[in-house]
Amino acid sequence: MVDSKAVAVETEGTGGSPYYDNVRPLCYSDSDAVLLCFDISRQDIFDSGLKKWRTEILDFCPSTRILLIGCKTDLRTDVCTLMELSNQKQTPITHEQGSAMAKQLGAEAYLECSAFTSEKSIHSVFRTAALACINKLQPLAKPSPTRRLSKRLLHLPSKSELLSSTFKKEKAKSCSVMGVGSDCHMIDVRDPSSPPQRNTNQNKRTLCCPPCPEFFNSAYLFFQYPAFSNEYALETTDGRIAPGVVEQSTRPRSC
Ligand SMILES: Nc1nc2c(ncn2[C@@H]2O[C@H](COP(=O)(O)OP(=O)(O)OP(=O)(O)O)[C@@H](O)[C@H]2O)c(=O)[nH]1
Repeated sequence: MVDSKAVAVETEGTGGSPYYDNVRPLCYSDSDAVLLCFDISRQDIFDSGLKKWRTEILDFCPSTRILLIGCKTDLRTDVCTLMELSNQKQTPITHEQGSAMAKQLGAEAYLECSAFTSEKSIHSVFRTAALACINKLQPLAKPSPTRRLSKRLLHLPSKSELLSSTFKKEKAKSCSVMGVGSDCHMIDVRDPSSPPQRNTNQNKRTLCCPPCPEFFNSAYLFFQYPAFSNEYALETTDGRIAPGVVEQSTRPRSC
């Protein structure tokens, strides 16, 4: 049920490979909406692939609605993904970049989801697509700074979640904490129950040596006292910084 209406949603998944170029257009006919999905860790697809798909969609079903979907948002906090991206001097696509791209492509909505960590986010994609099909979708609006902030705060993990997070379990692996900036409070992931310390040193500082030097020198969480910030960063062994946002917990999987 969407907006008190029963909406039957029939989906067709298309293959992206050029091998299917002749077959894929068969899926476009009679479609009410196209979900243009990309992996938020793939800058290359984001930069060039999406425009290619838009061109194809416009060729075969010019009046259909397009919804842009940023997939695999769990990878924003996946240490290995961040390391790989950092090695290519990249970071995951942000929500703001996705929204801007949606406007550029003329999409009716920009949504993000993770099949791994949020079933609700997948439901939300299909619900929004259904709303678009019955013309009940609000046009894309640029979020005001206040809305952006409250959206961010909604995703903040609670202190107890953080304290019981895999960071604690993996503390032998991600052992160092650094803080940057005087407003930043930091918490030592080696002892998450310790009170946040105000960072008096404007420069980053490393508190201990890493036991996992092939991946990173340090992992640090920022806390804006009294609220928790959900930003964190990792420093690679050659000094590059991979920033990210904690949405769930962060586990240095390959260590
Ligand atoms: N981290 C993460 N991986 C995901 C997620 N969703 C899918 N994957 C992985 O991404 C890969 C592709 O997933 P599929 O469901 O096959 O995606 P698809 O669009 O059908 O891909 P094609 O078969 O290439 O058309 C698989 O290895 C999945 O396990 C997600 O939300 N997060």
